[in-house]
Amino acid sequence: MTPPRKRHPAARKRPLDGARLTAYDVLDGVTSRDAYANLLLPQLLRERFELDERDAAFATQLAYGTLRARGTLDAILTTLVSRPLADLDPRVLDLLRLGTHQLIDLRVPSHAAVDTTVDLTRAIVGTGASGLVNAVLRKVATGGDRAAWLTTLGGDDEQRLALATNHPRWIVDAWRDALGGDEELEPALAADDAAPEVHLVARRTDRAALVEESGGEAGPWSPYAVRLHGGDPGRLASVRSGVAAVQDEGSQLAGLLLARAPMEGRDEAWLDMCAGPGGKAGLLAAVRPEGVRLTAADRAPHRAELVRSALAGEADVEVLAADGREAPWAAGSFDRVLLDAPCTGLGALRRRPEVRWRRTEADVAPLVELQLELLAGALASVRPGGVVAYVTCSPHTEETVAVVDVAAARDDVEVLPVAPLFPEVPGIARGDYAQLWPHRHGTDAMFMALLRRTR
Ligand SMILES: C[S@@+](CC[C@H](N)C(=O)[O-])C[C@H]1O[C@@H](n2cnc3c(N)ncnc32)[C@H](O)[C@@H]1O
Repeated sequence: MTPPRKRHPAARKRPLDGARLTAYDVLDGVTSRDAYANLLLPQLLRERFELDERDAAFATQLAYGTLRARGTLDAILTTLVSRPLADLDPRVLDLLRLGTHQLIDLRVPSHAAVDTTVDLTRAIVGTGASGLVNAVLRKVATGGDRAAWLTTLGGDDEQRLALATNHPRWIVDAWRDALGGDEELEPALAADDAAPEVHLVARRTDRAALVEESGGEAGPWSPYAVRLHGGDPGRLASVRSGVAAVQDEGSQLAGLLLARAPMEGRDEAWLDMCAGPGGKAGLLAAVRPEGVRLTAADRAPHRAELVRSALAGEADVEVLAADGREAPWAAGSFDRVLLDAPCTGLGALRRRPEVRWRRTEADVAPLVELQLELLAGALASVRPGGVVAYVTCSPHTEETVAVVDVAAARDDVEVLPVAPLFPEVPGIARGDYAQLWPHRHGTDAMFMALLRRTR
């Protein structure tokens, strides 16, 4: 039986543009309920049968593009709306952003961008608001495309770069600092703003077979990676059965770091201390030598459940809901410990378009405190001679180099250089630590460090 067609309540009176309405609903979910666009959008696309493939692609482009460009869109709107934007009805502000994005970034004819947004406003907010939206969007159209608007907005070089690449200024500063200067800053931020390819990891299947099945190509760095140029990975039999999974190639290298670390003596107990949802644990389970027992922990019980599903079918694994700072296991129990620490996620912004505007500089300090405590917990969990891999999906110096430097200063800890363990990957050394970059490696900006407990 065909399932009943669901229509948006606002579309009942007269037909609205389905792609634009869906994009608006994503913006509204992000604004009003702190939703994650990468979860909400696929859910809406599954529910709305009336959208064909082209509509779905347009809805995705509109929603993600508008979320990423929020800083630039708001800078433009601030010059055209007489009130502070924060005083507008949040629905009206999202509609203005949606219309402005189409006018400055997409080749949507002005009348189509304006008229469809005015229609949406009338249906969602009411006729009163549609006059304002109409007037403001006409002025946006008169101002030209993004390049013209950036000239109009002016500002210093830093401001121009932030607006051109859709990043808040504090993130531009953090990336410059991590890159060690301005030389690669613009390409790095541009790559961070581009829609990423989907990467697969061949966990319990042959990579060549996964290349064949998916139509993708072998990733350049991880021997388990396949890069897709399109298509829905959820449709692949290998992904559905769990022998393969979606995982950024940089995350794969971070997992492989633990496995590749040189080791003397016993090597039979591995710990993934912050394992949820289980991406790296899944890879570690697949690449560990025979006889190694993998323990995977996460503080959040629901995240530990996700790890359990990721490890379903694997023998010799244990999943715990446990806080790495108050570990239930005995000190020195493990030979290798992966600490994939909770972080700002500034290196994975390309996958989560709204996160760059949700995060603030004030988030960094409490995370650093947690990272320092977790790293101390990881070092307590490893035996003398054992190794700890410290990993973040952020290049921010405070959460990376600065955290590891504190541990490295201890007299029972030595730093093991990471780059020599990945001779096939150029340009990753960040001192003795390593840093991946989207513009250099086509991966998320993962940070990796390796420490050994000497006694
Ligand atoms: C970056 S994510 C880990 C991603 C995971 N390694 C993967 O590859 O799928 C960080 C995880 O740390 C967990 N976490 C945060 N604080 C923790 C703590 N004190 N002890 C253990 N886990 C914690 C979070 O719940 C989150 O799942």
